[in-house]
Amino acid sequence: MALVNGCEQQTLAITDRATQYGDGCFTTILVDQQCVQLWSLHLARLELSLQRLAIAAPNWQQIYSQVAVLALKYPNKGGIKILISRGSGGRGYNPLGCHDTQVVISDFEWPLHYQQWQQQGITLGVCQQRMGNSPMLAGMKHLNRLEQVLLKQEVETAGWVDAIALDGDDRVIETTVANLFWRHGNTVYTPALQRTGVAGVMRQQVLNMLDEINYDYQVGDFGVDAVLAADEVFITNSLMALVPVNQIQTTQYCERTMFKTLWKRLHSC
Ligand SMILES: C=C(O[C@@H]1C=C(C(=O)O)C=C[C@H]1N)C(=O)O
Ligand SMILES: Cc1ncc(COP(=O)(O)O)c(C=O)c1O
Repeated sequence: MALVNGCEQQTLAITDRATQYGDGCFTTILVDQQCVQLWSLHLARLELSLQRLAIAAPNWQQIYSQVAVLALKYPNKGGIKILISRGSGGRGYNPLGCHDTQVVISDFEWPLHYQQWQQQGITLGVCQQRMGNSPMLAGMKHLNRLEQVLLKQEVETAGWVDAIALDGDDRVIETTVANLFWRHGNTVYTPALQRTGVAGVMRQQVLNMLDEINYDYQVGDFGVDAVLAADEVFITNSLMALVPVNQIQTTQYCERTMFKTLWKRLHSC
């Protein structure tokens, strides 16, 4: 089911700038037992993205009400996607004069394979393709997802379930659908995302939890060797929450102490 500006419909105008230019952003929300998870973090990223893109904000109270009603469909786990477009207007790339914000809210079944990933862990590949750096867009979950589409093709061709993506300077960034964390000794690491990548809601929740337990972490620039030298690795996104990584190339990871600590904390609050 999809709501466009609160009305049930399945179409957008062909002139919509989301279709024309990817002119907008989105977020993907986990629903658990009819409850919207991490709403404040999703809202904060949407607000920041619309501010950076200079897209007029919608009525957030109305948006949340629509999301909360859709969430009632899921007594167990489900997903809700909010896509916000600048709408139709402007002249070519120039958005000047376009004040037609469109909000598309849709729901979907939770990917059941994530439960197996959470319990058994996964193996990650390492993509050959390299992500471009775009500081103007870095961190946003904007609608320009062609890099992820091409990376996903590489993952499928290689027969991986997911893979690490690097930028043109061989900095580790994230996977095709998730952020990346690893622990080496008593420090947790995650890539800085000021050049490219999605600043995930679950990534922020993990950083918040590490602050709460006063655990040392570093957000910075790292090569794949740093990940291969880790004691444990896990990936995060709003739908899968946390998934442990068992192996990357020939390197195997047996420890899950930080994963277990964060998993317990995430599911206790
Ligand atoms: C691609 C979407 O969302 C991304 C994909 C996932 C997923 O496959 O688990 C979760 C959140 C986003 N990283 C989408 O169309 O919602
Ligand atoms: C490329 C990419 N990186 C990271 C994430 C994690 O973001 P979140 O934690 O908001 O789901 C996603 C999911 O939206 C993604 O598509």
